[in-house]
Amino acid sequence: MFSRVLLRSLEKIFKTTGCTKRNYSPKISFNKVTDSTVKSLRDLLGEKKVFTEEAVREQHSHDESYHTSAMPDVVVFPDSVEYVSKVVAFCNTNRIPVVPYGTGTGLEGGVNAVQGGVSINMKNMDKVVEVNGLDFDVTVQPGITREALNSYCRDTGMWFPIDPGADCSVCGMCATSASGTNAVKYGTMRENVLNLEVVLPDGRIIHTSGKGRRAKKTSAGFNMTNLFVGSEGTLGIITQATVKMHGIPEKTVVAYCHFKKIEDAVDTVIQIVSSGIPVAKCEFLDDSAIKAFNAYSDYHMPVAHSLFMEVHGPEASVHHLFNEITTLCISNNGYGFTGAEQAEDRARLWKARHEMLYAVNALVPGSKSFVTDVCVPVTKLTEIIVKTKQWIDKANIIGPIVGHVGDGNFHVFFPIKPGDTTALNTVLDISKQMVLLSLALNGTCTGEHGIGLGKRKYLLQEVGEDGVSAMQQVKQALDPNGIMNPGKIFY
Ligand SMILES: Cc1cc2c(cc1C)N(C[C@H](O)[C@H](O)[C@H](O)COP(=O)(O)OP(=O)(O)OC[C@H]1O[C@@H](n3cnc4c(N)ncnc43)[C@H](O)[C@@H]1O)c1[nH]c(=O)[nH]c(=O)c1N2
Ligand SMILES: CC(C)C(=O)C(=O)O
Ligand SMILES: [Mn+2]
Repeated sequence: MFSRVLLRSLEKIFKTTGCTKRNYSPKISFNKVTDSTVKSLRDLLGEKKVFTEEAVREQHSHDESYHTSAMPDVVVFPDSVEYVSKVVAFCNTNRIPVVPYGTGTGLEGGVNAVQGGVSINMKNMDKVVEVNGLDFDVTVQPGITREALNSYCRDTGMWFPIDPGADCSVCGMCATSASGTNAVKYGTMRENVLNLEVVLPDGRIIHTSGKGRRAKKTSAGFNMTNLFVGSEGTLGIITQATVKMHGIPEKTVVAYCHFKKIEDAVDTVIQIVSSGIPVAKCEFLDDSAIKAFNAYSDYHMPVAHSLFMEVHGPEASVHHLFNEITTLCISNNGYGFTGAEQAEDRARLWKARHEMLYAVNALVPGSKSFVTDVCVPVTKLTEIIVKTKQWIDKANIIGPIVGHVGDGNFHVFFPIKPGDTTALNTVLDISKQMVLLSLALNGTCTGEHGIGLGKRKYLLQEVGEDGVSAMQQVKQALDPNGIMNPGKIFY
């Protein structure tokens, strides 16, 4: 009831101020990419690193989201920071849009070239530059993927725990401030990046914490590193990242448990988190998600709301934590509590969890999922998840709920067939209700996927007019010609 009143008053304020429609970006006109532009890029980079073929441009026109594709005019594959700098400076002088491209696994249309221009694919810069085992940090080039980094470091006793389901590039993850299942214990990209090398829109190359610096803490001036984490390619191109690594835990145990009532499952999470039990993963899948999970990954779990959890640490403490979690689940009417210690069992479970997007798409052949991504203070989770489930049921639409609930973050996957505008409108409406309720509960419109194209309308509501205009002033100062990933974050 309380939230409904808040929702109404929020909507009224937005309506009367016209906030959602307000356009903060000055209209910028760009120059067209011509044959002579392509020739200049080839002169800068060499023949073999510049592509205008339709198949290559199409591949760079979209990510994994439902957003309409938009092709760049040309795609380049630089292999050094100097080349990135030359291309960006050239585009700046010639007023041509630049769209950074990692692996294209984003979920808010971040790589879609809505104004055309030059897509810069970072995959040829994929080396590990430096490993500091005793300090637990590594420095990498932008195109290396998180799985490649972990393979490289396997023998060092260290791992990089941030794990979006996709095997995306580490600097794409910096750009979207990604997280995943381990953030509840290890934090998101924001807490794990120590330094970034960035090519600014005018071609200057900076190191956000100073060249070569990798101190675990600093009070030296503005936090420029975190300005670029989550900047979605709108302020510059990240060409190198120094990130924190973590010790591979001595012992890891996974557990899952089922619940008849959604409230019981989510209340258990709130109790686990509020009582300070240091879970490493704490994931929720509702009954509908479990149905998709079973079918896609050949599991036979009861079709019920479920929690998947994992604890890390020394042997004795892991068993103690496991017992504490068991007790809380059972006291909230959980059943079928199962634990697994074997690496293969754990890997199989988390692989299946990471593939939920494809499991849900498989429920409706030919569909692509529209994915929501709100995050609230953990104590507000039951209220928003219960409400979301009611909205989905009322709309009589397929919408499995899955979440990194230990952080208060969850998604609904809505599989939609191309051209089904009725379904899309229903889903847009539910997504809007979820965002408004999340904001009313002091949460955010995106916990980990970013603003991109899909959440622009909510940014203003989240941070306010002065908040957005301060962000725009930063953008204007660093990118006065607006060449960097135009149309993203801001209208
Ligand atoms: C199956 C599955 C599962 C998940 C996810 C995706 C998929 C397909 N994701 C989302 C996704 O993996 C995440 O957004 C990645 O961080 C994007 O990395 P890419 O390298 O693919 O960037 P991609 O190429 O998609 O680009 C994303 C944005 O970053 C910019 N960018 C890329 N590289 C850049 C660079 N070097 N410098 C500056 N800007 C750059 C782009 O311009 C764009 O705006 C996710 N996410 C998450 O947080 N948690 C999760 O649980 C999941 N789960
Ligand atoms: C694929 C998406 C929605 C994701 O972030 C997840 O599975 O956690
Ligand atoms: Mn996620």
